[in-house]
Amino acid sequence: MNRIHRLHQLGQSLWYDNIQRSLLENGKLAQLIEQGLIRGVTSNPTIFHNAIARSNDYDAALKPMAWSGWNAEQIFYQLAIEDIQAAADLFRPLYEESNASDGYVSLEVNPLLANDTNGTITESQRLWSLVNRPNLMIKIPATAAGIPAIRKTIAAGINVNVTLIFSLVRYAEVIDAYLSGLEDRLAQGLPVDRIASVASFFVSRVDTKVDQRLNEIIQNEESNAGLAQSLLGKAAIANARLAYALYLKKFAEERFVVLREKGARTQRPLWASTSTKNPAYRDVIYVEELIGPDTVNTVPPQTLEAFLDHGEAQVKLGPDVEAEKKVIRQLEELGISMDQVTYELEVEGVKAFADAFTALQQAIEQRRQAAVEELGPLRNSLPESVKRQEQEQVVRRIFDMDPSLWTEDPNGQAEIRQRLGWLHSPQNSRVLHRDYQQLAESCSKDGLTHALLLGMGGSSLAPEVLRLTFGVGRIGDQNALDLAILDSTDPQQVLEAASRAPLEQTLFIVSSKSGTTSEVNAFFDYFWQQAQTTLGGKAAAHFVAITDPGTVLEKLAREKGFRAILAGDPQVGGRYSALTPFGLFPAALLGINLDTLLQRAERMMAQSLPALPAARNPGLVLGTILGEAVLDGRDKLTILAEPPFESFGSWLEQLIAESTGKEGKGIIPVDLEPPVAAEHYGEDRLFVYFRSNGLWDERANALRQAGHPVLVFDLKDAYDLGAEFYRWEMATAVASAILGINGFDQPDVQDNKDRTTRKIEEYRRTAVLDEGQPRWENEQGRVYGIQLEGLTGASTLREVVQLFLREARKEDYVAINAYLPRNSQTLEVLQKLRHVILEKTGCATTLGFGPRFLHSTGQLHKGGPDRALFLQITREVDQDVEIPGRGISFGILERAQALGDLEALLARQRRVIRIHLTKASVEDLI
Ligand SMILES: O=C(CO)[C@@H](O)[C@H](O)[C@H](O)[C@H](O)COP(=O)(O)O
Ligand SMILES: O=C[C@H](O)COP(=O)(O)O
Repeated sequence: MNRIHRLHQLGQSLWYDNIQRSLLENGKLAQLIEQGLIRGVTSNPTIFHNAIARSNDYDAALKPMAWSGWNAEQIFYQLAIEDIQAAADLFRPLYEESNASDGYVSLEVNPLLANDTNGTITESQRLWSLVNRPNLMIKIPATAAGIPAIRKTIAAGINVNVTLIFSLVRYAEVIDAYLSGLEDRLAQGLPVDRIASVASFFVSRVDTKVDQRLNEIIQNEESNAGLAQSLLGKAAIANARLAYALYLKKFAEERFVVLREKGARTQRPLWASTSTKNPAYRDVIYVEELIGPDTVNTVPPQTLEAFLDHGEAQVKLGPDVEAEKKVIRQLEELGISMDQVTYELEVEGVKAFADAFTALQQAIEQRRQAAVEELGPLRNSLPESVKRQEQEQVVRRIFDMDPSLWTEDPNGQAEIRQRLGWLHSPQNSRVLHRDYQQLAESCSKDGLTHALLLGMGGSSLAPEVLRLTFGVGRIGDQNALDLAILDSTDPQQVLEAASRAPLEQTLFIVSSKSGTTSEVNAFFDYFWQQAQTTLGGKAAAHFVAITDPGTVLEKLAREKGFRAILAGDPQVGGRYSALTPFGLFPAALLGINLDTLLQRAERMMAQSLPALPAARNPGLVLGTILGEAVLDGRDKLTILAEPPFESFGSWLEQLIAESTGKEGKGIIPVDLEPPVAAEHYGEDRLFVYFRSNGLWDERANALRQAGHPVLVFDLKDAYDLGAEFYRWEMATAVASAILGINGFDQPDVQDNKDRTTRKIEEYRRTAVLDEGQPRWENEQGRVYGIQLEGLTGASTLREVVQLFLREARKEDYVAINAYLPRNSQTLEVLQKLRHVILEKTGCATTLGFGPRFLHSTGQLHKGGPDRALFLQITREVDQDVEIPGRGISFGILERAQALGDLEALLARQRRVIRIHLTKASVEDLI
């Protein structure tokens, strides 16, 4: 039994005089409750000031509310109430178990109402119903105006913690107000048995003030110095013990006996202000000296720790208070009037809380204004739009799976009903994530050191982001598996992936939701053959499939005897599947703690539920901004992501482009664009900045000053990706609804695939790929696609590119679709090309590597707005690789995909050219 348990045995409950969001989120508060160290929580304006204004714990939650036009006070109450509710929920079991004697959390009324009886009554009722927890206590100050408010509030059936009590006279009034409130209830035939109240008697501040006077006497009045010296540090405890005696007396009187028979509880004294202020005194003095039955002591963290370490628990309170009366008498003899002291303390106490409240409002106001600045030109329209989402109950309808939010088409509606499972993925995945972790551990134990994921789009992008953000961690005492991703049919890239995957030590993850994706099938054929050749009968133990139940891939994996088959959630579409096995198993292989990742996602989910106001929902407000920005002409969502989050944009790109890019509408994600000076950007931009260390703060400021909206999302560590996945999925669903788009299908992707299939069939028949007639050619390369004015006069590929760029119109974007190996060399030169294009045309630029982008931005290219120039680049392959059993090579597959892509764009009258590099390199285009 520890010291605090002993204290409790003597009848005193220790409450925690502290609240802070991080304590709620990191499990510290839950732990303190579980260990039986604290039995309640008190908060006050100073505590909230410290919690909110002196930390960044609340900033992320504050932003959407600020963007939605809420003022500082609204924001404060939302944040405070959330904390109070969360704490109350943690204490709920204790509250029930202790038959409602402990487990309370206190929230104080606005201290600026301390002298306003009616204002306090109304505010108490407002807070009580907003928090809506039976184990809440509303704190009301024991001012003259507070006393009648306490009576009324008790009479209304609300638990009250009466705060700021210093004097015995006031304390008697407090007891009377409590008893009167209970009597009022009885008179109305209402029950009194579940009403709880405590009277917070402030302790240490009495010593601070009295000791100051005593010290003046010691200094200036020689004759009284001895007595004054003997009284130092005595007043506060004496005053509190006298209060306890009063409590014993009052609650033994007939008046209370009547109430007790009806089930009423006593109003326990609660010792507040009990941390030691004078370092010369024992640091647990205001706990040790005030122990007795039916009391509470609320202590700040340092006092809790001190008592746990060396506090002595003995009863020190009782009816015999002669010594205490003597202390007060002696103080009076020295001219120190306790009436005066306690009066001053009450006035100062009220002021200190009011000041803290005002300072807190100011701190929130500053952060609110800074957040609003981020919206730039969108700031005025946003509050109305968020209100509209609230009125139209968008979040409720999303959770109710109401497809009419997105489309009237019955087929579309039927599909949407099968595609909203991601809303619950953070919780649903909790059931299975230990299996993924165990499987990862078994792979590691069996000596597998590498993993190669074979997948496209929704099945590969989240794993890639996780790999690049987290790096390779640990599984137990081993290095986790070094995961690589193959999502390209470019033969060079296939070979590079193969060279980085030593077969004896590699786990292959065949990842396809549908189980029919042609690239993935080709990768499997290739690596299965390689594994068979080298590993023979042991090959299957090196393969895991992730696929939805019942797919051909599942069947194949079963037939071949794969090491494991992980089932996807058929209610979740590919691009929304990051928090299902498609993202989570690769994460486990990397040694990522799935519990923590899912916890962050769950926290975001909890903020996204319909019960919360729209303005508090991070995904809803973000989605509203994205949607409204498009309607305002800012459809180029430009992603700035600081290390280590640079790769996050590639996942976002797919989610946003494939969800919104259809029916001639869409948001155009612009990822990893080379930076240029702020004035080069058009008014079609909305920037989002994923901030980790503030490396690009200056850049963000310059953009903001140039009039662009720049939303900032602070990420504290890689695990925040869990939350971001969820936030952006919700935002995308909301933005799609605002744009009137079905965000869950990809109607234009199939066309590309069909055209590719036809090309391959023809190739199999004729051994030739039909590339059509070039519109221009020389020994450097050939040009296909739309007719360009003046093309015949061009003498170099560079000139062809220049001619093509002349087609650019204001607010177009230029998409470079490169069917090239994705490695640092090509990336560098293509980024250079982007830079030149951006400076020359002022248009946003995007870069996609084929065929990877076909599973990402490909839908937007075909289905989105006709505001793009597509520059497709293909090349002659140096070293091709056969796909076993398919009668084609990866090189042919890649080229067929490019041709299918080109045809699909041309069929939609898009402005596209294909530059096929024969002798030339990408450098020659710049
Ligand atoms: O809730 C209560 C009392 O119910 C407490 O939070 C109370 O306000 C605090 O103990 C005091 O404000 C702390 O005062 P001090 O230690 O700063 O003098
Ligand atoms: O985004 C999804 C990709 O198109 C791949 O689909 P899949 O998981 O069915 O292979």
